Amino acid sequence: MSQSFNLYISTSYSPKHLNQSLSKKLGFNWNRIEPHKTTQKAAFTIKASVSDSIPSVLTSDNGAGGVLSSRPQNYASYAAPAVADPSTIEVDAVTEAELKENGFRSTRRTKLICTIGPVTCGAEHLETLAVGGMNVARINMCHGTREWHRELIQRVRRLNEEKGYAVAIMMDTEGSEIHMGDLGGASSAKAEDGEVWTFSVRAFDSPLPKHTINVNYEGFAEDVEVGDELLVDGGMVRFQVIEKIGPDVKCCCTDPGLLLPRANLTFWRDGSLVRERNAMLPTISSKDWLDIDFGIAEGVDFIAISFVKSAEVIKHLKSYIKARARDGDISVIAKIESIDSLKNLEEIIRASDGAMVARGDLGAQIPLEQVPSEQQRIVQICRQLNKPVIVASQFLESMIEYPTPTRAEVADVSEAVRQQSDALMLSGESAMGQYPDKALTVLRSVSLRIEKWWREEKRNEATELPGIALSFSDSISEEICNSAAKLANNLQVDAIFVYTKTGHMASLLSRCRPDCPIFAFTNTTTIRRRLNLQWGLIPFRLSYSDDMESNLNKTFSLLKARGMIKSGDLVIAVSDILQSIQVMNVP
Ligand SMILES: Nc1ncnc2c1ncn2[C@@H]1O[C@H](COP(=O)(O)OP(=O)(O)O)[C@@H](O)[C@H]1O
Ligand SMILES: C=C(OP(=O)(O)O)C(=O)O
Ligand SMILES: [K+]
Ligand SMILES: [Mg+2]
Repeated sequence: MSQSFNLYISTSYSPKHLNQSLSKKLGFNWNRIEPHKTTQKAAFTIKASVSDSIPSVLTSDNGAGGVLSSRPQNYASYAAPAVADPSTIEVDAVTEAELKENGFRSTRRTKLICTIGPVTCGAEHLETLAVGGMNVARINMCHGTREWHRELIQRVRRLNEEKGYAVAIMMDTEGSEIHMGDLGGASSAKAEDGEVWTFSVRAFDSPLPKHTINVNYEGFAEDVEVGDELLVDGGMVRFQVIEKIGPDVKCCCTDPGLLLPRANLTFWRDGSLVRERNAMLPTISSKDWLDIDFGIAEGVDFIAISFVKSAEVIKHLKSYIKARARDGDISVIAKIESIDSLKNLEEIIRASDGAMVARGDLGAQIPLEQVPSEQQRIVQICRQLNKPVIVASQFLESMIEYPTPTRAEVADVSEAVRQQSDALMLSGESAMGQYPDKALTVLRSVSLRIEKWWREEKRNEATELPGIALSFSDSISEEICNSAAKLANNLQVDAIFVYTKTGHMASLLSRCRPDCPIFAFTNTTTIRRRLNLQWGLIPFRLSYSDDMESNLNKTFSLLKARGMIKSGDLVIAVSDILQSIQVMNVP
């Protein structure tokens, strides 16, 4: 076994300063600590650098001004290096400004994903979202053309290259869901109570005949029966099937509402979801495979798979990607949004690189009141298995139309933050809503506030994390990260630094959800972007060597030169080079 566990600590520090109970809490024997020749004098003074400058969610002008941000306006002045210069460190302007202004402890830990659509696809708007805290841009392959998607990916890439951001791109497949057609170009249609509408698999010329909806699934008319309930978008609008005429199904509207293009359709019989031949549709359709090829060619960072039923499809896709993706692989995110995915939850999550609680469709397949407990269960399993988890859909639905969220929406966001999910996602709010930037600011403000509150209340401690390592070497990494996180909390250090080539050590630290932020230094821009989905990680790109001492010195001087750390800050450094933990003050 060539790996060694080096726990470095300063010579000038005397373990006697720590009392027995603390040693016990830290979980290791201080007598075994080897003095390390170069680390600086460790000062175990307890520092409080928590900033108070959390922006508030609501303005005092009765919401007219919408959302307030305490963000400085001149981010553009913080230029970030564009190319991979070995003598520099890459970090985006927003993180840099945030660290300078508010200190380490107040950085946001919860990551934010914005679905990009017609209102946010312009280059300037993408930058506004990046400044507002977008960590990942999502494109939903249900909507838009190939050209639109390609252009969008290029814009995000340009933004990253020119401004130093690490905005990752997530491609979300359409899947074999049953959905309506395009409404003949109309942006929406109103269905009123008692109206009779025709749902048909026939192809129509635009504009569509009055009260007619196209359905994308050929077996539709055969699968439904008279008396079935038809739910649009999980129940936003409801119809009852009254007659079948060949390919046409006549339905009477029982719950009026707005029909949106390509809205999802489910049908129910005697209170249960009808699963006829549609249950046999493949998870990844032939169109999805073409989209996946496109995503691989364009080098997206994440592919989210809709309506996953089993672990097999994820394994199959991962091997497909491995054989084709150029540099490194693409992370596969399993969307949990069907009854089958709940049945096979643990093995699906094990096979995936992350999961999404896709509450939109999930709420159409299980009773709505069951969604919160399933959300909690999925978040918990992901944390235990060390897979990033995204909570998605309808967080700020009312902000599609209004500039302020409802109190209930703020409470929902708070709950997902409190559960310490890795990321929160906006859908319609940022794709086609009237207040995309304000919606993002609400997510940001609520995340900061709830994270700070929860830290101050010391509520984060309880979670037991089972061992997940599959090899002895993995066990070493895992134990090092668990210990480093515990040390960081007990000593109230300012930050954990992790030097990680693959990102694995960074994710293990993130899994511990420590009280301080984790600065993750990695050599490649692709890993840096991928880490941007995970809770508490601030990813930097840095060329580093196998010599930890010189890595640390280089990092300190680069970060100090940019005013991002200062002498005396207490940090814990962890690396997958030496399998080591070092506790030290910034010189
Ligand atoms: N690329 C796009 N082009 C046009 N409209 C889009 C695009 N992406 C999203 N939208 C709009 O934003 C809405 C919300 O996005 P999302 O939740 O991802 O889709 P869906 O409602 O199909 O699940 C969509 O219903 C659609 O109206
Ligand atoms: C995120 C979801 O998937 P989509 O928006 O693709 O329907 C969902 O159903 O909640
Ligand atoms: K989708
Ligand atoms: Mg869905």
